[in-house]
Amino acid sequence: MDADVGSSLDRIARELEGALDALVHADPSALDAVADSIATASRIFVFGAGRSGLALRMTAMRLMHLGLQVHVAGEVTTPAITSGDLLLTASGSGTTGGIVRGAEAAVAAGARVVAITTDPASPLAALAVHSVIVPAADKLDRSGAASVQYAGSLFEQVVVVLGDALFHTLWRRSGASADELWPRHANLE
Ligand SMILES: O=C([C@H](O)CO)[C@H](O)[C@H](O)COP(=O)(O)O
Repeated sequence: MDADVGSSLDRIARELEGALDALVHADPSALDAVADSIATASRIFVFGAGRSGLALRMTAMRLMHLGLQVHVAGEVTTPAITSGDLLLTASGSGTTGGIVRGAEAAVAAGARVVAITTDPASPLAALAVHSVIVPAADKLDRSGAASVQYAGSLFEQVVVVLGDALFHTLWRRSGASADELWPRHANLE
């Protein structure tokens, strides 16, 4: 099954479409609340481990293109989070130690936390003002019920696309043209 790349691509595309469709129809206002939280935060910090963190780094770049102040937790230039800031986290399991501790530290500092996770009952979701619950497998789910892909792949794909949807919404709201955003793109690459 799925032993050729075309079949695998088809499978992944169908899983992703199903997960995004479910996400949109589950609670659209919750997604807009996340966009509003990003728009109104003093600064946005993103924090995720492994592939979840890589997915959030893509979103961080786009939010920077919008002109927002964005930091990636763990980078040497990342300052302290404080009141008025937003910590945008992604953790399929919602239990990854460093991310949960980071969210606890953010809350203690007076910042707000958004959690993208598969588990509404997770410790990460409990710390968040807004949780986006992704209908996907977490990395230890071997049942194949939510996804046949390896580990948390479907979750991580959704994080990338959701990040692009948040960016797209905020960009359209801003009224800025692509040409106005483009000068912020890295010129040291
Ligand atoms: O890198 C990861 C792994 O390859 C799962 O597919 C995870 O993103 C990483 O281990 C963090 O896990 P979660 O916090 O549960 O997303």
